[in-house]
Amino acid sequence: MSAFIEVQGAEVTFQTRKGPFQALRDIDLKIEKGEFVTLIGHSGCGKSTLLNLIAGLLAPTGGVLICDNREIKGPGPERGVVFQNHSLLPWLTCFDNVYLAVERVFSATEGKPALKARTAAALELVGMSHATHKRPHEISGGMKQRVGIARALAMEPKVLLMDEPFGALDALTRAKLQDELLKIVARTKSTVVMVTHDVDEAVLLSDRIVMMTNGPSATIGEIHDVRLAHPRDRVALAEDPVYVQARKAVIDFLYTRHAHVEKVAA
Ligand SMILES: Nc1ncnc2c1ncn2[C@@H]1O[C@H](COP(=O)(O)OP(=O)(O)OP(=O)(O)O)[C@@H](O)[C@H]1O
Repeated sequence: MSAFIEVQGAEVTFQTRKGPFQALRDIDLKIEKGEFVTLIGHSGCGKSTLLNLIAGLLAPTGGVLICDNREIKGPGPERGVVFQNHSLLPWLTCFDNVYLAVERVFSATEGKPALKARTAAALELVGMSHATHKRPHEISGGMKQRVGIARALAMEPKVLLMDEPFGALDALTRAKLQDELLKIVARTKSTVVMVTHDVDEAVLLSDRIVMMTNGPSATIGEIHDVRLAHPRDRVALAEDPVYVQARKAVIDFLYTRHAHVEKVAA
């Protein structure tokens, strides 16, 4: 049986003013339905590029990507995307930001009351019902990020693609949203692919951690299986030998075997 998402020999070469730049090469990855996979690697290695390929926002210059037995040829409602900097429309309320996405996916088959109910349920899921009528500038960064997640979830995507969704948040808000995300994913059984820089975030959330080598011509260096049962409790996990071992494996990969050497101008 084929995997839910399959990346087969993907390559990305950008045409730049200085000539071709190969960002990714030989990317082979299979993701099963319901899996939570994180992509980790040093800055500029190509994590977002790989996520954008799966999102269909970027076409590979070589290889093939498949989602649910169909070749990925562009963005699709079965793949919801959440970016680091929430991309809410500033002139719309939280409700209308989510409603717009819901309308796009379901208006052909459902009437207004059903669309409104979906929108309200998505805001409730992320604990944002209280901000229904507020505009983005009236709520905090963490709240905006929740609304962005609600908007993606409301479209009932089979796959949730997240590019450092908590990167811009303070540590406490981040921890809270990570815990909420775990609960939501347990309920919705979504397949998640998430880019992160944070080793603890990767170990806490993932079933598998995809570790990428440094660019240019980055590829997948290793994949670590996180053999920890769900639900996960961050406090109990801190001393769990499986957690400690997973953390060590990622740190060893990133900082010993694939340390990032900054190029300093002479
Ligand atoms: N449109 C583009 N044109 C040319 N080069 C690009 C383009 N997009 C990305 N790159 C280059 O491709 C490489 C990978 O970029 P990407 O943004 O995927 O890395 P990343 O791992 O997500 O980085 P970060 O962790 O800093 O966000 C980088 O060297 C980047 O400069």
